[in-house]
Amino acid sequence: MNWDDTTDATPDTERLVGSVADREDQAVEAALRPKDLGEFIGQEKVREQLDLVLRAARARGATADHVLLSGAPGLGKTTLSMIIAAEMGAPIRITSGPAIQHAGDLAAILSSLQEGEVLFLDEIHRMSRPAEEMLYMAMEDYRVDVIVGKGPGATAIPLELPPFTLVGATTRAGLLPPPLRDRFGFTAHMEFYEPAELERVIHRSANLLDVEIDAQGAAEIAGRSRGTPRIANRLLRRVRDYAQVKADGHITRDIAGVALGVYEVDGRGLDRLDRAVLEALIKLFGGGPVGLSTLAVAVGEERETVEEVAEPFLVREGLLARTPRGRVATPAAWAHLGLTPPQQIRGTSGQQDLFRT
Ligand SMILES: Nc1ncnc2c1ncn2[C@@H]1O[C@H](COP(=O)(O)OP(=O)(O)OP(=O)(O)O)[C@@H](O)[C@H]1O
Repeated sequence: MNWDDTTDATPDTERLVGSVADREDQAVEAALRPKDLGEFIGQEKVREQLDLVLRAARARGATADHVLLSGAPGLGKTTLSMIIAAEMGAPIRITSGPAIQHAGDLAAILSSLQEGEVLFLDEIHRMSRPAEEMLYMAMEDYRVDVIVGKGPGATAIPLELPPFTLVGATTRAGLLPPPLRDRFGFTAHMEFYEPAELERVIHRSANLLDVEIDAQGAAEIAGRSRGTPRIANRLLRRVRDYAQVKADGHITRDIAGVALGVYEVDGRGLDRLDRAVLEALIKLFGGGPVGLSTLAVAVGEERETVEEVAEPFLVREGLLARTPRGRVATPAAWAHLGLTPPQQIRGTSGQQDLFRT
């Protein structure tokens, strides 16, 4: 397997509850990845459909159709691509959109693939335009035109490729141009995981890491993992450290709760930044509406950090609403901070007025 490492350090990678892989995640994740579809937890529909696609291809002795996986970071797209290769008995090559800036970069990868190989292209929406156009032909006809020379003297040399399976992954399927989207035979959207599924992920990982954990301990970590297996595994490792240093190594509900309190991850998975945003919104601006820039200044962060790092989870959790007049804390946000919202936010008519979009 080849791995082009293109992971950028973003504000998200510095957070314990960030969903993008940090260096430590990259080092340990290989050991924790499920190896086949049977081991892969949750995503029932995706698993069932993919199982059919792969079985049918195997029965025909053919290369599997191209697969597009969409969903937030850390939900298992890389893991599934490796499972696809394993189920097809094929090798896998891993790269990403930002690593392919020139069509020539892509031609070099495609021309070195073996027959039936799986090419995993992470962040496929971030590929350059010329590379994307080369990919259309490669996906459809297993052929690329390599341009030799420059200007009027340039010539296109056709190059046959062996049949391969492209597995594209994206956090934003809507950003893919339709001609690219249409060339995938199977598209799957990965959802956030239910707490019960994350508990299974945690028990499985604890087993592999040789960590003792009881059912309540796993439930406590699952409830703070923001629907994301990567975060569940990371929180498990931090709780394990605490249990080893401060107790007998066994993880219970109390140990998990206290350990994650030390790391400022609260019962619902919010961290210091998330709570700072809600607190500023409520305590300084009476719950809003307030403009994003003002809110960012109030918490001492960049506008982009508040918008891209903190807000998506707060919106998903129903704690913050984006309205045309600005950001608004919902009644659930007041309750989460142990505060009582004023009457006009609690009352249905006032609430409807605030949240009208
Ligand atoms: N369904 C699952 N069952 C068990 N573990 C899982 C599952 N999905 C993901 N994981 C675990 O979560 C970690 C992150 O998964 P993975 O790297 O596949 O996510 P990803 O969606 O590819 O993220 P990114 O978009 O950042 O590349 C892996 O170590 C894997 O062990």
